[in-house]
Amino acid sequence: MSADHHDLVLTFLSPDRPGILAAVTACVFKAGCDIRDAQQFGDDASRTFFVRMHLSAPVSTSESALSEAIATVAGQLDLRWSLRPWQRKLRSLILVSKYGHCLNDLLHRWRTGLLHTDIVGVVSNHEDFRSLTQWYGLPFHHLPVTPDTKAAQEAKILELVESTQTDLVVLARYMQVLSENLCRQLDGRCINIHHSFLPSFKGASPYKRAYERGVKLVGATAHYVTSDLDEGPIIEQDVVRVNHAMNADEMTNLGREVEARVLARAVRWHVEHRVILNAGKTIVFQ
Ligand SMILES: Nc1nc2c(c(=O)[nH]1)N[C@@H](CN(C=O)c1ccc(C(=O)N[C@@H](CCC(=O)O)C(=O)O)cc1)CN2
Repeated sequence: MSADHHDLVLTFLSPDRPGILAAVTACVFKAGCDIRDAQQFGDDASRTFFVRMHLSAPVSTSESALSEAIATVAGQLDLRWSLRPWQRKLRSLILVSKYGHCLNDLLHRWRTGLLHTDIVGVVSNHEDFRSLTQWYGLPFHHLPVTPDTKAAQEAKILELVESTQTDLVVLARYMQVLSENLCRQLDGRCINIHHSFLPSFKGASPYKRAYERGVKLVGATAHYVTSDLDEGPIIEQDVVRVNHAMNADEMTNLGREVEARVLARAVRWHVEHRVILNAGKTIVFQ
């Protein structure tokens, strides 16, 4: 971004037919914009066309003026679109329980400028990561929970999401199943890291069960959270080789490295507006 230009990300989807990209590029060109990066995908199954464009606009072309121009074309082409100024970072709230490897990784990437987001705080049902969070100069919210206090605790989480204007909730090994109501409130803006290569080993203790099964690969899956446990749209996955000589703890230690990098990639892609939901799955313009 230069002093006389500002960057924006345009994403849109539409019924798939020829001429959409030509019309939109002509529109942004007429508005004085330069296309820094563009990616597109036509989904035959849903006959839908998906696009992400990184635009550089002169300061003389305001966000609202560009929005107006795109809205005209969008009306003609039946586009569902969104235009986001790059420097308006999404605000992220991280939830964690007892395992801190994903939280630690996210905080380090954020502090070193590798994550294009503003972290507004950390929430936990345990006290373990108060000092780490405060070391990074971030608010720590201890919200303990039991089956009897779940609704009240979730109400406090929602209050925090609203009061901090959180755009994205990250479950960085937060080991509580979110209620249907909370999932609905956070639909499409809550990412979880599951410590297995889904759909294998859903639910609890995936590494112990992987060890007992004698697998040769273990992995992790980052997905959007839905009320169906471990069933949300997958954003990113990765694996690591294991072998007969490893016990469940060794597999767990290897798996945690995979969890941290998979969650960090998924969060980065989400906050850079690279992920579009499509029929229970995702399109990721990496
Ligand atoms: N609605 C959803 N909530 C959560 C999901 C999800 O996919 N949908 N993912 C989990 C994370 N997770 C697996 O990735 C997971 C976490 C916890 C449990 C579980 O059974 N928890 C017990 C309590 C355990 C405890 O207190 O230590 C429970 O909630 O009763 C299963 C899977 C995050 N939430």
